[in-house]
Amino acid sequence: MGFAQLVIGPAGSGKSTYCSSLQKHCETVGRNIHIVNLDPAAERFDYPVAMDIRELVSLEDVMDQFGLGPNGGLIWCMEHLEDNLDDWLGEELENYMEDDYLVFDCPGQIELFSHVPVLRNFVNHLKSKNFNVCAVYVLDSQFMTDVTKFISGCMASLSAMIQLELPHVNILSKMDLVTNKKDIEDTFSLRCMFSLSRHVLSPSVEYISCTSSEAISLWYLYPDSQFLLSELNQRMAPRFANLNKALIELVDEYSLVSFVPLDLRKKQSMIYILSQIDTCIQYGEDKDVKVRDFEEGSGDD
Ligand SMILES: Nc1nc2c(ncn2[C@@H]2O[C@H](COP(=O)(O)OP(=O)(O)OP(=O)(O)O)[C@@H](O)[C@H]2O)c(=O)[nH]1
Ligand SMILES: [Mg+2]
Repeated sequence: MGFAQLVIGPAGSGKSTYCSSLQKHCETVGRNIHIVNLDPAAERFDYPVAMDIRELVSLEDVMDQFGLGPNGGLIWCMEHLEDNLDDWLGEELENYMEDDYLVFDCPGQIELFSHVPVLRNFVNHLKSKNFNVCAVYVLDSQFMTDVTKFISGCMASLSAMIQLELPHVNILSKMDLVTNKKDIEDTFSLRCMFSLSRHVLSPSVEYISCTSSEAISLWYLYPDSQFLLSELNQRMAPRFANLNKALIELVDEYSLVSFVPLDLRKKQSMIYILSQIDTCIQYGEDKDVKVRDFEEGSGDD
């Protein structure tokens, strides 16, 4: 069995940066992963590219050849990938053995994980090749600075969840940009979490820079849905009250408000995220516990 992460999320949310940081982290800890570029428009990479969709099709060629714009061209490229799942992808996957771990860096066009079925068929193909796949949805921390943006980010994540039917981990990227006290006060969802966690840790700036696993796991708490609802009602005209209630219930029902923060300055942050994803795809569960052999009488015991 192989393992795979499908890294998706809005344009510019930090997907490729996450992939390259993950690759560097795994290299440091001696873990073998391979990053695959699925973006036909990508031009430069900060990671070694194991497989590259541009060997099959490139956005530039498609735009020239068919006179398409960038978004139409991208959809054409991805549909071309879909038509070549058995040929191109199948052949490329033959280079990887059981237990290999692939990370797919996807383009940021939201339609790919909302209504166009390409990624869903791609995932089904991976599953048929015996891969355990997890969707990793990357959302920019700027989405947390405003309740209406946050709800729209949640809805996009939810539509990916429903479309792909995969285990799903939400990552809140660029946490290094949420650093000063004003940002923290402006970030309504952090206030939510503080209100939940104040009996455990004081709501201070130190909390943000704390690297202990206890502090990081607190981020994973579910904010109070009533708090979200009251924030949303304050921002919207009274006639939207019922809609707001329905949206918050939906978000609550799908436990969507659980985001794992990614702060690239902190090693612990990547370790925690990877452990969450590994659990989702059952990576390492069948590994044997290594027992060191001691020579009898060597005095090592
Ligand atoms: N400060 C900060 N900037 C980041 C971080 N992650 C990404 N960026 C910046 O955000 C921009 C977009 O990052 P990418 O990793 O290219 O985002 P992407 O989601 O792959 O973008 P598309 O593939 O175009 O959808 C770049 O300028 C990155 O340097 C982060 O953790 N902190
Ligand atoms: Mg990218």
